[in-house]
Amino acid sequence: MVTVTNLVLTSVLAGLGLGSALPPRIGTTNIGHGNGRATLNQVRRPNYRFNGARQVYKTYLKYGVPAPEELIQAVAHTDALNLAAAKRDTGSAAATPIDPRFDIAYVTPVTIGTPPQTLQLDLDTGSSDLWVFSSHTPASQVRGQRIYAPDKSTTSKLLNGHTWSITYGDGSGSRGNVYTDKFTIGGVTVKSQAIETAQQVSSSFTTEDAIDGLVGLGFSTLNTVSPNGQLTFFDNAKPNLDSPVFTADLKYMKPGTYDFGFIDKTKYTGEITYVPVETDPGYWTFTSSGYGVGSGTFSSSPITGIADTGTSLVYLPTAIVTAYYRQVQGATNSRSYGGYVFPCNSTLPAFVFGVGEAKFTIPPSYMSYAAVTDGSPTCFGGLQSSSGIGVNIWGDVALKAAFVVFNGEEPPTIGWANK
Ligand SMILES: CSc1ccc(CNCCO)cc1
Repeated sequence: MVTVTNLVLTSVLAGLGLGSALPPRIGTTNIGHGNGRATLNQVRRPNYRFNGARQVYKTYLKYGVPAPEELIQAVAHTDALNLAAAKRDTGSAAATPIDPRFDIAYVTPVTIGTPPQTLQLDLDTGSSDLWVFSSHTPASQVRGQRIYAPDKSTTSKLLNGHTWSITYGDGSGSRGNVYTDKFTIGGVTVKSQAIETAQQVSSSFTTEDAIDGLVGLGFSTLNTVSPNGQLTFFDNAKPNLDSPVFTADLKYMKPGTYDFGFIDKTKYTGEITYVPVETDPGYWTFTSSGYGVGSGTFSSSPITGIADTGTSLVYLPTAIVTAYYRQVQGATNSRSYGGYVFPCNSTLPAFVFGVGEAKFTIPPSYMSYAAVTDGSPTCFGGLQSSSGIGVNIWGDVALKAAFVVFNGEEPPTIGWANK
């Protein structure tokens, strides 16, 4: 057995970045008893990542056996993987329906600033502005919402001369000025996120007291901040995420989750079907492979639309919508109620849509969205026509029937799985 002096060994190991062979440093955890005796307590190294190849390498060195080249390569390869993996974030946050009777929207707790201010925001893949009710919002327009007060945060910075203004598909809107501050969702933090503070909100936001603002998760090209557009939370967080993804697991009349940086295999069954995303102009636009009404034949016709967590219903071409409501006793397209309605006690078929070879079924319970007014015997459909909108929208009624992966790799894709 060949012995190698400590000095040579140390220099060889150090040269290979394999750490020192010297005993642990005398630190606060070790005790000198003053009588020539000392106690060395072992300490756990934070973020230590095991490197099996290195253990083998050390054994070769210990017995003075030259290590083969491929072993040295394996040590370096594993170190590189460990280094790359060391800096990754993941997070998970609840998505809770704002109304227990029907899923008009889902809110997620976020914290902003120092000390942290908690708001409940609507994560919206159909837009790309992160805006909040704030100390700048006129009191007459605030009705129970929680607000972000930048002046109460030691880490807020005004983004001088920048403003924003947004109008949504449903006619609601808001506008204001911009700060940057620390922003966290589900344990994933962006140190300097553009926070758009509302100086004006439309009446529908004022009356929606459970929503304190939105987190746009569309592509940053849609951001309305001027003169310089700002990045979304996802674009800012992405470089530090374990994987450049976020997932939506929305549920029917109960809380679901948004996950960032990882794909939770316990949240879906079977395989995830990924399809391409068209990022122009900035929505998660994908093409569905077709649809079916109830147990009827599946029509393999491409349907291009956007995956929009911030829209409650599904909006598809009129031909598909009429094919569906033809199967519903007493259904009409009501001008007064602004869409397809039917007697709440009607028997509804399921609605099936395809993504690639996969099929997703929206159950009848999701397709009866809500009574047109409290206690009315007339119900509003979860499927409506997109003819007046100009884009097909796969909103929450469809999203909550699946586990959806918003994959921010280049090029982006979207994945759908049953659950
Ligand atoms: C008034 S509650 C409300 C919630 C979300 C939004 C944004 N999404 C709509 C279409 O993307 C608008 C209004």
